Amino acid sequence: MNQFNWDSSFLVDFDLKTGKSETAESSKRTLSQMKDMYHDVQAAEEILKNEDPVIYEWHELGCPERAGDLAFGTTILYPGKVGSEYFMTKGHFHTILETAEVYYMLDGEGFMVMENPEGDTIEMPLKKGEVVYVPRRYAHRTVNTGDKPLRTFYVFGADAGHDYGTIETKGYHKMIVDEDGKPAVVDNPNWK
Ligand SMILES: O=P(O)(O)OC[C@H]1O[C@](O)(CO)[C@@H](O)[C@@H]1O
Ligand SMILES: [Fe+2]
Repeated sequence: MNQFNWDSSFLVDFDLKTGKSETAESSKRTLSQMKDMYHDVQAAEEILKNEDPVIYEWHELGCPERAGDLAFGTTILYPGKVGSEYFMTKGHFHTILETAEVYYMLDGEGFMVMENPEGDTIEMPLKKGEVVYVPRRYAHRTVNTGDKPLRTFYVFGADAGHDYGTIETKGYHKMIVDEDGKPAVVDNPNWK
């Protein structure tokens, strides 16, 4: 695990082009760890017959989950599709719901797909050089609709916590799928 002293100051390197760090370790999410998040589970299982691709990896620096600290790092979401659905992060609510998050797009293109507990949704197109603000109370998921990695730098309140359970049970309200070669926002038929 990364050893940074969060009660002092420290420097950490992130390559501005790749989002990768030489000093910080990265966590990875492969398809087998999130296949049921995709609408077309059969397509996921088809891919898994031959490989278990890394869908994304992220650098988190082991920030203690303390009020007032800021957790930050980079996420690299690779290009690809499961059936017609683009590669995406699992997505989560913050356990402390009223915690916002900021993502700076280092490279690539895609969407930030957000929804609140009332089912209101925001699908924000993302491209290099933009900062997207994820408001309090909104679950958030990044989706890569391009043909190269979507690289982001993120910051959020360190005590936020990650609630995956709600999304794993209810599903996500909207999906981003390829329709005739272009990204389209569609309702998830399984969303409850
Ligand atoms: O937790 P998820 O939705 O799998 O996303 C991976 C990581 O990306 C972040 O949302 C930052 O982009 C982290 O907070 C999170 O752990
Ligand atoms: Fe988050």
